[in-house]
Parts: sequence; structure tokens; C-alpha cells
Amino acid sequence: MTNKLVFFGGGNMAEAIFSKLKNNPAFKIEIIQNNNERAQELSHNYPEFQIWQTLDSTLDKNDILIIAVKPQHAKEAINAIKEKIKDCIIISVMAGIPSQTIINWTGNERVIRTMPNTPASLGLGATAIYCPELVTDQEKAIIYSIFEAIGIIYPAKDESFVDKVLPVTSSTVAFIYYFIEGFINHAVEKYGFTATDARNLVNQTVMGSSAMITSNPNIAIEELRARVTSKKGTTEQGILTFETNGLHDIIAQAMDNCYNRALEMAKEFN
Ligand SMILES: NC(=O)C1=CN([C@@H]2O[C@H](COP(=O)(O)OP(=O)(O)OC[C@H]3O[C@@H](n4cnc5c(N)ncnc54)[C@H](O)[C@@H]3O)[C@@H](O)[C@H]2O)C=CC1
Ligand SMILES: O=C(O)[C@@H]1CCC=N1
Repeated sequence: MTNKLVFFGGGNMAEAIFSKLKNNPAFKIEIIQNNNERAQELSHNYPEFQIWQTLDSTLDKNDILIIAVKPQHAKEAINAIKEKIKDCIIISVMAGIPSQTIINWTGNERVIRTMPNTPASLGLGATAIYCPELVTDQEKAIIYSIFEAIGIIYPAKDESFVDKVLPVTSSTVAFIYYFIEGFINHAVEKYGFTATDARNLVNQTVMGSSAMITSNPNIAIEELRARVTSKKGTTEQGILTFETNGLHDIIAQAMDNCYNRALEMAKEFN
């Protein structure tokens, strides 16, 4: 069976998902994109999808709507289409907006909250999914299949984990880029590498380090680190610098501020 899968908002996160689903025969994909320039870009890049400026048709019980607009635009955007989405399955990828808020806006109780991340576009995504009890096993299997097609899934035992995963997966993509930028910038500014060489060398190192973790599931990450950190060697000096300056405390603070912002957004955009 082919499910109609409608993306409401065709921005960065939506594209990371639908770009990876384009050859998947299980879904007939449509995109609602109100910005004309972006809609034209999508029509050019994805001729296989139908792109609309607004949702004109009413969605049926088996249709799936993925809400992928920014949280601050959600209330107004959803209000404009609420009569057409009363019966469909609603999946939100929005940060911070609780499912009860979406139920209040739409009158539809079949709301699934998810938190994906942009490596989905490479099939390397990580998505937390919370399905309420009224979602049937058959519907759950379809919902999981969307996100399994773009990476790993984490079935959240309660909705709070969809917010708690923000500083573990979704926002963390940017945190890791920020960390990488620091290494590249200093390699260029202090040590004279070209920007391209620094980017390639640091990126290869990040990929290699990550692959070492994946390939050695039984070795603690601390042990992998110890194997690089010789007594009185060079690495030790760098790690000591991080420890002295409380890098792990800074990471913990960044994670807490990120998560707390999700809780704040729930109140701000209801
Ligand atoms: N970017 C990321 O890494 C992640 C984003 N998210 C969530 O995904 C959602 C979208 O974020 P991004 O893709 O980054 O933002 P974005 O700004 O790239 O995409 C939003 C798109 O929705 C369109 N839009 C706004 N109102 C509309 C309407 N009424 N009808 C049709 N289209 C409309 C905008 O023109 C824009 O293209 C947010 O709620 C965010 O919290 C979740 C996980 C990761
Ligand atoms: O920064 C944001 O609000 C979104 C949610 C997770 C990643 N980007």
C-alpha cells in the first residue's frame, strides 16, 4: 500500500527526510511550501514530487502530514489548514511544541512527536519517536518505516524524551560542527594549513574516530582515548587543558540550556 506523505514546510529538516525517501515506493510525497522561491527550487530539484503553495485538499485517515515549519510559525500555519487535517496522521518534527498543543490547535488526537536530525539526508539520521497509545500497531509500523529509511530510531517511552534528545542528537549536529570549526580555524590561523587541507584533515579524523567507536562496541570510549594518550606524551597535554578548563562542564551547561529552551518554547508558542 502507498501512503500519501505530505510535508508541511519544505525547509532544511523536511528536505533531509524527503531527499532520502524519493525512491521509496511506499510513499507518494507532496510538499507544501509557501515561499515561492523555495517552492521553485524544490520543483526543479524534485520533479517527482508534487509541490503546492497551500494545502488545498482534505487529508484522509491513512494520509500522513509531517509538520516541519518553525515552532514560532506553527500556530498560525496550522490554524490555516486545521479543517483539512482533522482525520489524518500528524507527525511533528518541531522542537519544543508538545503534542497536546498540536491536538488543541487541530482537534486531531493522532499526533506523533519526533525529533530527527539533518544527517538523515545521508541515511545517517537518528530520530526519537513518541507515539501515543491510540496509534495502532499498523500505523506505528508505517511511521517507524519512514524514519528507519533515514537512519536509526529511538522509540521514546514517554514524550519528554523527544525534548531530552535535542542536546543528544538534533542540536548536537551543530555542536559537533562548532567543535570542528575550532580545530580548523586554529590549524589555519596558527599553523598555516590551507583551509581546504585543514577541513579535509580534521573531517577525516572525526570520521575515523567515529568509525573506531562503531567498530569497537565492546571497548569503552575512555579506553579508546587512553590508547591515544601516552604518558607524558603530546595528547595528554591537550586533554589536561580541556580538563583544567572544565570542557565537560561546559558541554553539560550547553546541553541543559538547549533542553531548557525546548521547555521554554512549549510555553512561548502554545
Ligand atoms: N534543522 C534541523 O536540524 C532540525 C529542525 N527540526 C525542526 O524542524 C522544523 C523546521 O526547521 P528547519 O527545516 O530548520 O527550518 P526551515 O526554515 O529551513 O524550514 C521551514 C520551512 O517551512 C516553510 N513554511 C513556513 N510556514 C509555512 C506555511 N504556512 N506553509 C508552507 N510552508 C511554510 C518555510 O518557508 C521554510 O521553508 C522546526 O520546527 C525545527 O524545530 C528538528 C530537528 C532538527
Ligand atoms: O535549533 C533548533 O531549534 C532546531 C531543533 C534541533 C535542531 N535545530
